[in-house]
Amino acid sequence: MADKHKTLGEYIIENQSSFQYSSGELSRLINSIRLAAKVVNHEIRKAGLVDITGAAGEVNVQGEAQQKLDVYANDKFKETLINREIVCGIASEEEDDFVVVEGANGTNENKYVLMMDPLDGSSNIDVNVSVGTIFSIYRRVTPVGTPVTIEDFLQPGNRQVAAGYVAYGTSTMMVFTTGNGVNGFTLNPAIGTFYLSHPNMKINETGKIYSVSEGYFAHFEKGMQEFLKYCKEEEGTRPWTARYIGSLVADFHRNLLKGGIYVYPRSRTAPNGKLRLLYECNPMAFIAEQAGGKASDGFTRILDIQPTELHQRVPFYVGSKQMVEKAEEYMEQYKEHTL
Ligand SMILES: O=P(O)(O)OC[C@H]1O[C@](O)(COP(=O)(O)O)[C@@H](O)[C@@H]1O
Ligand SMILES: [Mg+2]
Ligand SMILES: [Mg+2]
Repeated sequence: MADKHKTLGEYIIENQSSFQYSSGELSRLINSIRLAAKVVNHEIRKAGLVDITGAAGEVNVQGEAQQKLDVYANDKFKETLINREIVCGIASEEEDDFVVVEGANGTNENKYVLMMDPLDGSSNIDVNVSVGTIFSIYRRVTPVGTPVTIEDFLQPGNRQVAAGYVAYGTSTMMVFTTGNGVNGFTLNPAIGTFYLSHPNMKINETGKIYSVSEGYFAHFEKGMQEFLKYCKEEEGTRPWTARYIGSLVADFHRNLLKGGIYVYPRSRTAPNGKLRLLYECNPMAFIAEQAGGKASDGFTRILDIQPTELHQRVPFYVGSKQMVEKAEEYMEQYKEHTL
């Protein structure tokens, strides 16, 4: 059967045996994410018509004003996972602390924890620009049947068993990896089914697009400033094209398809950068590497960073291998010039 006719459900059944520790649990978990994504997609498509835009009136643990869709997406994903008792713990950008999922009989025999950014690109919700959802799945390290602890969440990214995102853009796509390459599925909204539209996605070794919020240029480290100058020089394939949507999922997805680099560096105003290691950088880094790309904090491979806090932030350099390596070269060259 040609790939494009294959549904996400069929793909999961066919590939279940290639999933690490496959027992059907991870398949059911990915299926639950698919379901929650469709529910959230349905609401996003009505943004502007129904009372789902604007601030929710609360401030989350990041100190950011929660948008109504942040809260809605967080609730829908949590609900879908908890109702199906498919994980033993959840961590989310919108939750101060991790959520222990107890089964109906008070224990939980599941072996996976999920970390998520339920709605990525919140600043773009009200202006009809693409947003996303990001997820990362780990096998717990504490004994099955006991309540999860922080240890189960503070695992380095190289221990992820699966990661992915949903892009709510001109079409809705679910892109994920279980450690055997990256596949993209597009939702046919008429029948509510995801189809394998982008099998075995690979990112080009290099590209011509750079995605950085340059407004903070004066606040960047010298290495980053010099890299940006390099991007704009008249030489070879440069100057590269500046593209910045302001939604990590959308900027990453475009660069995955076309080649490019996305950077959210540290700066005087954001000494650790802005993006969260556990549910933004680790999952996107896993996908980037599985597609042949690279991801670091300018110096260290993202997936090798040992997390110390649930909501910790790290500088993020991700995309085409040669472009990330060029940025790292500049960071190394000017590492004495700190903030
Ligand atoms: O507005 P800035 O500082 O450029 O930040 C934009 C970045 O922040 C984010 O919106 C952070 O994600 P959330 O919207 O999930 O908080 C990224 O999607 C995006 O790349
Ligand atoms: Mg985000
Ligand atoms: Mg978010």
